[in-house]
Amino acid sequence: MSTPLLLEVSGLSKSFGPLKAVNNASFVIRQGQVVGLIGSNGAGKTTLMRMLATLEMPDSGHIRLNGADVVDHPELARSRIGWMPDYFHPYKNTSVREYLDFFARACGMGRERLLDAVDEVMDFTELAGLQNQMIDKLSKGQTQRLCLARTLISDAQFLILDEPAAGLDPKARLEFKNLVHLLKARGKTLLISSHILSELGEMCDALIFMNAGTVIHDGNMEDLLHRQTESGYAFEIRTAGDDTASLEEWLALRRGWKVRHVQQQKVVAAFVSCEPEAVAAELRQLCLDLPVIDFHRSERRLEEAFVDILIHGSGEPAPRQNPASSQETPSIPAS
Ligand SMILES: Nc1ncnc2c1ncn2[C@@H]1O[C@H](COP(=O)(O)OP(=O)(O)OP(=O)(O)O)[C@@H](O)[C@H]1O
Repeated sequence: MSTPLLLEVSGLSKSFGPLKAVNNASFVIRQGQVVGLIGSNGAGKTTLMRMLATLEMPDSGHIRLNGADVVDHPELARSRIGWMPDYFHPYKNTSVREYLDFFARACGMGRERLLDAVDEVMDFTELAGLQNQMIDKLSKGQTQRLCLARTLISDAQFLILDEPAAGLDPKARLEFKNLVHLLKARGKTLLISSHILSELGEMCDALIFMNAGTVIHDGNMEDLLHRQTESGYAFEIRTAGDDTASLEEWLALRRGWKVRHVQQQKVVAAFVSCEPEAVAAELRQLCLDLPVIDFHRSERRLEEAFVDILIHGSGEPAPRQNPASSQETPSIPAS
């Protein structure tokens, strides 16, 4: 039995003047999932997230959280959503504890619960040692942890984090990734945006790709990485010996093979067909002709998957959203 749905988005659109910032977006998020929202700058991620967080009114479409319409019941939705925006305005003369205390009161918490909640989120985000520090003196990583702490204070089940890892150094990114894993272990559902594919790939169970306002793909990571493409299955192949010359020559002479790249003693090559018999026959012949010591299906890198979907579409039988406009030049997120 599959996990219950938490969020259902259907036909969601939002324009600013003539610009369609979000165009007929549809997708679902299941309870306990960590979902990445990927797209280049200006793809519409923030606008989509702001609509989910009840901060922006959709022009059309529906958002249902636990079955309740978010536009019709914004108060209910807000009590279930933790929102972390992609900007932070530090207040002057305010300490970490005062800042979190303020947001806990804004959530309507009574005094006793408030003290516990503030201590708890400071412990979780490792800010307890900085509780008396002025917030305009925090480092970027500490500031992001404070924003996350603020988002967690109401103990909402659904967390929407807009570019939470932007500007963090590698150590702070790793710490942030660990926090995401811990939140998932606590049963939270997360939607996290980024324009950096590799960043989200490590944290997410599923990815939603956006381009020019349109959701062009949503699906789980496994499917995305193994999805068969028009160029067939890709394999990583190693042969005994110091170089890959014989293997490259074999691949060049056989019909249907295309070398994608060569790395030290390994060649990644795609065979044109995904037909099991044909693939098996090729691999048998390869092993007969050359001293193969290893071959296995290559995981598609996320960047490849993203570009492939931009060019060929998601490959799903009946897209639940409008396909990306064919006139638009696809832009590729930086990795
Ligand atoms: N309030 C607004 N008024 C007018 N245009 C807007 C407004 N908010 C967003 N836009 C435009 O809508 C488009 C989508 O913006 P949005 O911020 O949602 O993209 P994004 O994917 O979050 O980009 P980024 O990664 O740069 O944050 C952009 O062209 C942006 O300029």
